[in-house]
Amino acid sequence: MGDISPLDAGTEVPVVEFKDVTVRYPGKGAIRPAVVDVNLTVPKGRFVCVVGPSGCGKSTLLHVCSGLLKVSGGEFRYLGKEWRKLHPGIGYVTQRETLLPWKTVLGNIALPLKITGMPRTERHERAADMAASVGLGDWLNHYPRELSGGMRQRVQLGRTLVTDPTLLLMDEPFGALDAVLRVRMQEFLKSRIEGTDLTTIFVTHDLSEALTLGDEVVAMAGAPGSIDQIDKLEDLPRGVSPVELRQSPAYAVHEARLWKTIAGNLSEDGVALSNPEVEHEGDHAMTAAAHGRRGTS
Ligand SMILES: Nc1ncnc2c1ncn2[C@@H]1O[C@H](COP(=O)(O)OP(=O)(O)OP(=O)(O)O)[C@@H](O)[C@H]1O
Repeated sequence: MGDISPLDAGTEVPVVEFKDVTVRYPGKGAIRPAVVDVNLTVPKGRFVCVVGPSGCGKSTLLHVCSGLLKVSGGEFRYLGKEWRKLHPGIGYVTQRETLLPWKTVLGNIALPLKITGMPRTERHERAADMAASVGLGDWLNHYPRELSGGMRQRVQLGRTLVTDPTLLLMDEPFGALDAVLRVRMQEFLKSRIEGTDLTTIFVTHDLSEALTLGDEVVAMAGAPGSIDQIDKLEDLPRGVSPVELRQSPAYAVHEARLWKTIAGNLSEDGVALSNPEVEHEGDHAMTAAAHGRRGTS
């Protein structure tokens, strides 16, 4: 299983480590595990995109990273430790809009600082700086209803980044945006994160988004899900426009390989193919198929 570890993590403690992880949701309804046999190491500063069909467990991995959900088999470490509570230093952005409509841009971005008890003047200064850095410096006193979808998503991003997270978890954050806005937000996110040591795990259904943003793409498959393939993107040109990136030969190779993996693991309904080989009984459930088909690029 060591062969699927995507990275040379060096001597620094990885931010995230999954080792032979199985996750089973609590409750009687959850008959089979959501994910099995997950191995993944994410070092500091890495941008990892996770793709895969609906139901294969992408969001489940993010819940584990945040500490919301505990593993039922194997081992999960955040910053080198197993934690009993929610993990500190997590920023979580989802597709769902969670801005408070009665608060301004400034008030929304300052909210997490208010919760930590930061004095008003200091939190407003920090929130105003953050608003400027997400391109909303002239919109401090506006309310969410007065903003476009992309601007509202930037407020959400600002509200997350203002806490200076160690690990940024993003679950289809741009899924509700139109195609043009989506590309703009990808460029924006990249420019905001590049050069920092923020570690990011970004779930998306969109392969081009994954290839544009990620240092590597993790493809999940099956239900219960497991990691099917990890594509490192070191050979992609960086610092070029998305259009140039998509015209590069290396991009086409990665896209074709990932597409083949994902399409080969879809049911006719477009969801993850169920994996009959999983042993439902134990928490160390493994899939023979998963072992056979896994690999790194
Ligand atoms: N709260 C829950 N209780 C029980 N089972 C759950 C719960 N949340 C998710 N599951 C199950 O876990 C499996 C993985 O779900 P998850 O949401 O992680 O998949 P996903 O790949 O993120 O899907 P999508 O792309 O549709 O968001 C699915 O079979 C789902 O039904």
